Amino acid sequence: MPSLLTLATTLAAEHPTTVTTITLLLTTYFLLYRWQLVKTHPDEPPIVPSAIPFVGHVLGMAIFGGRYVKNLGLKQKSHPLFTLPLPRSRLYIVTDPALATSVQRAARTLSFTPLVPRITQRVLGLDDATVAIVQRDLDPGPGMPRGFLADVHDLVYGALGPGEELAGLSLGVAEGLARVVEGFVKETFPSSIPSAEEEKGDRDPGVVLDLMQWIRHFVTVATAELLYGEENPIALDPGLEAAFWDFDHGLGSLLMGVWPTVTARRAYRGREALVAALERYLLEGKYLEKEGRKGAAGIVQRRIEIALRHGWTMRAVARSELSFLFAGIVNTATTTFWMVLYLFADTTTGDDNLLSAVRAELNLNTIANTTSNENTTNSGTNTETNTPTISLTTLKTASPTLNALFREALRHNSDTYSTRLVTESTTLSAPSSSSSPSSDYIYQTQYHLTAQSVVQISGGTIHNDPRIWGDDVRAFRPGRFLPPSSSISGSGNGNGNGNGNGNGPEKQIHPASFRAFGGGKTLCPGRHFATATIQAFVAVIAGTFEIEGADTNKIVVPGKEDGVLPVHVLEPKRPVMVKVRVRKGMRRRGWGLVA
Ligand code: HEM
Repeated sequence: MPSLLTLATTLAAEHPTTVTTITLLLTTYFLLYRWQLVKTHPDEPPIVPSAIPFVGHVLGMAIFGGRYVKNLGLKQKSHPLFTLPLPRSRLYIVTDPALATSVQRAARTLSFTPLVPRITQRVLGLDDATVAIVQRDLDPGPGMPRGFLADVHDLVYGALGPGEELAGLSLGVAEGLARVVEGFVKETFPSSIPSAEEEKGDRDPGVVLDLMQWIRHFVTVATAELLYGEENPIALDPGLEAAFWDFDHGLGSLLMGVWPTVTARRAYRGREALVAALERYLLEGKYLEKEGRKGAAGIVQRRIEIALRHGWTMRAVARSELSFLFAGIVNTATTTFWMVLYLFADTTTGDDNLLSAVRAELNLNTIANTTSNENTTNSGTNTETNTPTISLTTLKTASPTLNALFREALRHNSDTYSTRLVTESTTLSAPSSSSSPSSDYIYQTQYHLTAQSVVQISGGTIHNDPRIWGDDVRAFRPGRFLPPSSSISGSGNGNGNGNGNGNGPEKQIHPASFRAFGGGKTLCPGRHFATATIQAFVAVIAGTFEIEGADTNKIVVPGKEDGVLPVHVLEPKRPVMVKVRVRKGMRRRGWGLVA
């Protein structure tokens, strides 16, 4: 058998060009591979190389979406912060909640705002003149001139923070949702009581529908009306609802910004249709209160005023308001979908059953068992009108199961990133070992983050790390957010923050481990509003309907689609078809909502 050397010599003699080319390619590859491992600073976080130097990680993200970095993070067990070398840049990935807090605290030099102008230009289609306005005075210090973003940030965080305005908005949207549900029942089941044929064996025949589409429709209509008034563009042209979801589904492609008219055609068209309608709405002054018309919510009116004061055109304001409508609807709809799905898919029996627990905690059983002609002193019923009522305060305080379901639905289905630009090179110190979730981590004394790189806190990795949540991290277990005394299986450690499986050692979860609302300066301002809205809506659905699988009675929960850019709560991999029936006694009883 010829030796390798003999083979190489023969090949070189017979095919000199081929051999020279292969040698050059291999040498270039080797040099590039080594080059990607060169740190920009001795304290830069450990580098995770790619088999295809510099572009491999970009390709991975483009092909596998959010799942790529999530899984990379889960594999780097000893590195709580690591570097991905990119063409002419670095991406730092944080997978440790303690270091995530350090990133959030370094807000002066690790900031999201410098990224906003370009992101919004791509996603919303802002023109250059408006982007120039957005770029002014982005991150002002005290006493410095404030730009558009700083003014809007103050407004939104103020209006949606705890207080009277938030209470009014939450009640308003909950009432709106209850109204659309009532409208659906009246329209779908015209008779006030099921006919004898319909009620074979005490069972309403029900209607088959796609659970996600159904819930989305309610949230879209009610939120658009609350925020933009009765004459909002979607109310005037219901066809725009489909355009809205087309825009949502192509957001990742719009963000990539590569020929959006071709690569994100439907999203682009949907966006432009909505922008045109919003522009008309603004130019016709439909957002203003006038002659019996309520107009848009105060927060929206003030957003518009700020944009106009900073010199925005109405066309550009329409684009900005599309982003607010999007923030108000998309995550709320998808989270409600998951909660309703898990509630009705739970097949456990007895006290362990999620639906039974929620109905018991909110008194929803008693309400459905009384007929509309009966008067009742049930605490959830207005005795004068005999309308069952749901109190937003009670939802917050008296239904631990609903709260746990909400948090677990978000932990399980949110792979969100918190992204920051390194505006000046920044050094982060290693956190104390007591605040670290795992002794596997090997911390550097300090981490140097190079200017003009990007840092991302990987929520998907943190939400799926068994060292934080326990070995059952992949399972859907609301019990991890309940005290151990609860009857729901898998109840946690008593601090209600969700560490685990009820049988492990008691351990506090780091507060930054729950990433669904982001954190630090960009922590979602809508979180209180969303919590109230979603919980009220789920209570209305649990009180009004029985839901089962369309084909078999059992609902099968599909996996989540994590191969996309996780710009919002993940959607299911396939549609869930269900059969919806109205609960006995609930055909003609709407819901009263109280604060
Ligand atoms: C379950 C529902 C919701 C979830 C999971 C959610 C999640 C998030 C996340 C992850 C961010 C980015 C945080 C970061 O980068 O660190 C965000 C930002 C934001 N959210 Fe929400 N959100 C929800 C509902 C809402 C609602 C109902 C509104 C408004 C009515 C809203 C308004 C906003 C706004 C305006 C921002 C941008 C904040 C800024 O950086 O200036 N969100 N949200």
